[in-house]
Amino acid sequence: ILKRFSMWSSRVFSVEVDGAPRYFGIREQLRGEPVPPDVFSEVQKQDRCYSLLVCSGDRVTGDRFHWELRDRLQRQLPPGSGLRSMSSFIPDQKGSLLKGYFLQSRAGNSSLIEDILTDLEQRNPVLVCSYSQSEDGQQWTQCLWYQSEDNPVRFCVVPSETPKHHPSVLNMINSDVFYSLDEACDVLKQCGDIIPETRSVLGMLPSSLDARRKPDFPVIVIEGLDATGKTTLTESLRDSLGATLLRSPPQCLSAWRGRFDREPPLIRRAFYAVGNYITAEQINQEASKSPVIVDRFWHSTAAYAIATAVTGPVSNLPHEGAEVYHWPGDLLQPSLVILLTLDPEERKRRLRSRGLMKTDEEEELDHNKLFRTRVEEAYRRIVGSACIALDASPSADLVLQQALLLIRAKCHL
Ligand SMILES: Nc1nc2c(ncn2[C@@H]2O[C@H](COP(=O)(O)OP(=O)(O)OP(=O)(O)O)[C@@H](O)[C@H]2O)c(=O)[nH]1
Ligand SMILES: Nc1ncnc2c1ncn2[C@@H]1O[C@H](COP(=O)(O)OP(=O)(O)O)[C@@H](O)[C@H]1O
Repeated sequence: ILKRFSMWSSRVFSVEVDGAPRYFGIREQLRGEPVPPDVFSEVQKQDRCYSLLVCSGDRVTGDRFHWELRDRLQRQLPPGSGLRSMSSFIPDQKGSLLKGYFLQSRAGNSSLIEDILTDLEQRNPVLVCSYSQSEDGQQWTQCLWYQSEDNPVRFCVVPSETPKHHPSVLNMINSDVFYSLDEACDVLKQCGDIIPETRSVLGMLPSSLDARRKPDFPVIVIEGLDATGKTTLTESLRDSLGATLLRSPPQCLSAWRGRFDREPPLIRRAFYAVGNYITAEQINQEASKSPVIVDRFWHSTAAYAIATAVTGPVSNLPHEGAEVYHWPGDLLQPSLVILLTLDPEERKRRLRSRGLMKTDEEEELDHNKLFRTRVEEAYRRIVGSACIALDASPSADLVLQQALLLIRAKCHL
């Protein structure tokens, strides 16, 4: 294990507390006064802490195992145990990200937890560590477990300064956000045995895709959070402009969408990415005959993926201009993207007036302000097609008039 992680002591560890990452590091020897990192500050005297990191060589099986492991631990851990998302990484080293969980035993449950972890470690590609504190509670040590050794390796736990980038940024390109059809298809092809539906999804792809073909008629994408009024506006624009109305994911994938919404981000985002490419081909065909209006496209895919992968405040997002915000080179670029913006309270009112929330992400948007502001800011940072924000709070008819003015000005319709 340690050979595979030769730079183990240069790793930073991140534990999610109240929706934001808290960091700590490890050292082979303690230099200076012991200062317990704040992630351990609430740990009681008799509690023990553990970390479980997935280190599978294959990212599809690793991501699915990590995804299923949360429910499994929630079922198996004794009541009252603490379970938090965790990651470990070497700052600024792409591909160094390991995802896992941070566990906290309560009231002497540690032997039960240690049995669960030992069993997990013997059957799965996981790295288990236990954390114990000194008598005075001032110093924590990390002890690396692995079943073959009975003298585990120990490290001193030390505070870590906040890294320049959120750990998820190291792993985002072609894992949370896909920048080519081939990359997205590769992920879905690897799932063929475990998710048979991927073959049907891939079967929907056209034989040839030409991202560089310039559509004859304007292509206008309407973006925005749920209940900002996209459906209402896109249908009115279709009628006012005699346009064709398309959406992403396309209708032909509707039967499988729920199935992929239950998968880990790697597979789910590959599904939505393939959906964008199928929609792009439909746009190409329709835009030779009339203007095309699209309900959600690349902005939704990238914004939700980036805002989900990164936790905590907006400042944790990749900086403006970062590679993650760039439009894929092989994906059709619309003539204009209109981003509907709306006051959160009005959006909630409209959501209630329309009925059920759509996806778990929408639930998350509703009660997690941090997530909502990350989605909104990620939308704004995406470069490629001109994206113009439009206030969606006036009446549906006024919003329609405003949108028509924008389209006429930008697309000469
Ligand atoms: N369309 C789309 N939705 C995504 C994507 N990634 C995640 N989602 C989730 O799916 C939801 C969108 O589902 P839709 O059926 O388009 O919901 P909606 O916001 O009502 O969209 P409209 O009905 O077109 O107004 C988003 O709010 C996200 O929670 C993506 O790449 N494309
Ligand atoms: N400009 C508007 N003013 C007031 N209510 C609106 C407006 N646009 C849409 N609505 C209502 O808000 C709800 C959500 O609109 P919808 O078009 O479904 O949003 P989205 O497609 O973005 O989820 C619907 O009940 C719709 O009738």
